[in-house]
Amino acid sequence: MTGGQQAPRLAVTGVSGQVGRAVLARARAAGFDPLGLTRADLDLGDPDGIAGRLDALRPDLIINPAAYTAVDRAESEPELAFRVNAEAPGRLAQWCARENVPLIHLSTDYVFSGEATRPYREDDPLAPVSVYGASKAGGERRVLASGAAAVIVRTAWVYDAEGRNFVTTMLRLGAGRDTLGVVDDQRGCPTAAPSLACGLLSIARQVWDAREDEAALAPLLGPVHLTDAGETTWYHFAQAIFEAMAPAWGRRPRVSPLTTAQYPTPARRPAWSVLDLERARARFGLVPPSWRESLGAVLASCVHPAGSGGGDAL
Ligand SMILES: NC(=O)C1=CN([C@@H]2O[C@H](COP(=O)(O)OP(=O)(O)OC[C@H]3O[C@@H](n4cnc5c(N)ncnc54)[C@H](OP(=O)(O)O)[C@@H]3O)[C@@H](O)[C@H]2O)C=CC1
Ligand SMILES: Cc1cn([C@H]2C[C@H](O)[C@@H](COP(=O)(O)OP(=O)(O)O[C@H]3O[C@@H](C)C(=O)[C@@H](O)[C@H]3O)O2)c(=O)[nH]c1=O
Ligand SMILES: [Mg+2]
Repeated sequence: MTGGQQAPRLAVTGVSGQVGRAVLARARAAGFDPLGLTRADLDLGDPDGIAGRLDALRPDLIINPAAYTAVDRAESEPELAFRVNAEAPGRLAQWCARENVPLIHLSTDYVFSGEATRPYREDDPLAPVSVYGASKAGGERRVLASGAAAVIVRTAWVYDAEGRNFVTTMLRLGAGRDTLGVVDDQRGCPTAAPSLACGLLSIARQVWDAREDEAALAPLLGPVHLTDAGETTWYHFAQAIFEAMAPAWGRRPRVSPLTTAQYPTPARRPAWSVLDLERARARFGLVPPSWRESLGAVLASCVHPAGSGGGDAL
């Protein structure tokens, strides 16, 4: 490092997941000394063990994307979902408060009911309609109550070229079928893990730089919404995925629009979960790319993976 400054030691949880992996991959370039944590390093299923693990790991700041994210399965495993998504972040945040370690915690559009008719703002009331959403709302409340210097970043509809997400699901289903039905009455904003990761690291840097100046730090803390820009439905998102893949595939699966009632799932999902991005711009100077631009970049990396020499990988 120049100027004798040590890079701050940034712990990133959930690095086998899409957001944790994307953050870890960019952390060094963002000026941090990254410490990627898996479940084996820090098990959120064991809240009592968290403080002891963190005492040993001694991070300077933490980004916490690790979570129980199986929305439908959570309906039948509420206890585990609440332990991982509510109780564990609470303990993590209490440790951060005690040690004066800044925390960037991830949350979701699913904390809202979906009954709004304009983009959700950070201070709108939480009214989750699923166990997953309720468990994440519980995590938010505990993080806020801990007194830690915490930013709660609510994002939505996250995907990447790998991992378990709507895009990889569509690529798998679309490769084997000529038609599929996708819901057209849930509106939100798809968010690529790489663009989200850049935003998270920028937030982490700004919080770190302000850490010793209460007047600069306080206005940065609390909830902030960060997705890619624009809005769509799952149906139109699926259409965009297949449109982008058509040249490589030489075919395009047909997508039919469904109502939520025609595609029953164990968990209810918000009908509207577009998030207002004004606070992210005003507080952190973040101006996310449009979801279509991000989707193009992610799908290009599927067709031409790094190191493939640009050949026809699919
Ligand atoms: N995916 C999405 O669409 C959205 C996600 N979010 C939020 O963003 C964050 C990141 O999500 P994303 O990266 O997509 O999620 P993934 O499902 O891709 O990854 C979840 C990560 O959490 C880890 N994890 C799960 N249970 C535990 C546990 N008991 N102890 C330690 N680690 C655990 C997983 O590890 P392992 O591999 O061992 O299971 C994995 O690394 C989450 O907080 C999520 O709630 C918000 C909005 C949308
Ligand atoms: C696979 C499939 C899904 N669907 C519907 C079901 C659902 O309403 C919608 C999206 O399905 P998924 O299961 O991929 O998405 P889901 O798991 O609900 O995604 C959510 O994950 C959590 C972690 C979040 O925090 C949210 O922001 C959101 O991204 O698409 C179809 O209509 N047809 C299909 O063939
Ligand atoms: Mg899912």
